[in-house]
Amino acid sequence: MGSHSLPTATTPAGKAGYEALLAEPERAVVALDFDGTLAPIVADPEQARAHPGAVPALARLAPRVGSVVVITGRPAGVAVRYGGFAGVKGLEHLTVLGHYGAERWEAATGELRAPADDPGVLAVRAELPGFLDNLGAWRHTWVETAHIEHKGGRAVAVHTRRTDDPEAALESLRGPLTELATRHGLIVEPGRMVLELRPPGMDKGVALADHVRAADASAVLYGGDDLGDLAAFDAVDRLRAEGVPGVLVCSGSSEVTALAERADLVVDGPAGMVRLLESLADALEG
Ligand SMILES: O=P(O)(O)OC[C@H]1O[C@H](O[C@H]2O[C@H](CO)[C@@H](O)[C@H](O)[C@H]2O)[C@H](O)[C@@H](O)[C@@H]1O
Repeated sequence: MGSHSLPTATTPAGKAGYEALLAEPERAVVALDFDGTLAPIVADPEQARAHPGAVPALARLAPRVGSVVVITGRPAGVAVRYGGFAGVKGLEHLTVLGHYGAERWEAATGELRAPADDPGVLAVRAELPGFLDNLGAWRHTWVETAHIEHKGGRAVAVHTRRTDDPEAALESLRGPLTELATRHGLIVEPGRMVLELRPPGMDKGVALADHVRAADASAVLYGGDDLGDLAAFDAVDRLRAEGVPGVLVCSGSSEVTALAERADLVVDGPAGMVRLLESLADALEG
């Protein structure tokens, strides 16, 4: 196979995390976000697919660590499909936690566990098209090209990437969508040119910490690119304080800088993340 050298962690905590992972890989958790981390960002959310090197790298790495888990804002089944994660040799024990941890898919059984539809989300789904239409002042400008992504009965997302001015569109929608979400008992989850309306009570930090504790892990590596990944970064900080070393990896982009500021290392988007996963596999095979 390849012989990539492991990208260096720039912080003492990150170096300690790497050391712990390499010392006892069979008790390490490798946790990764999907969009922007394993899958390059594309204009149409339905066209997102895992980087071509992602599944091969994960399939080499997974048998050598305690567990690999994908934690995503996508419905778990969508991430499995777009990722190409099902039925892959080496990924027999992959876990995909969807909807920020509310859903769980296990490769070992193919079983998907999902909570019931949320009544607030169903109400917002029905109201949203008219709600956007009624934002009168913006009509005929970008609202008409804002894209609604229906994410089952657990979330709905409004994307602005394909509007003329994605950032201005996002900012203008933030207030009205927050009001709509609050009225239906939901929260707004901001992301890269997207505002998602979803139920409160679960985030990637809770999902990651639960997974790490259930696995009785001795080290954790988390890779993410977006604001929704900050909760997982917080969880790694808390785990470190409890004595579980961790590595925080940012899949870098010009759209979100908050993760790079806190990461132990920054890689160059999904291609860089694939190189990191390959180099970890190399190190553990060697
Ligand atoms: O937690 P993640 O796996 O990172 O999912 C977060 C959101 O990702 C998707 O949107 C992002 O990727 C799209 C495809 O590349 C892109 O067009 C969009 O601008 C990004 O925000 C997804 O569509 C959302 O449902 C996820 O919540």
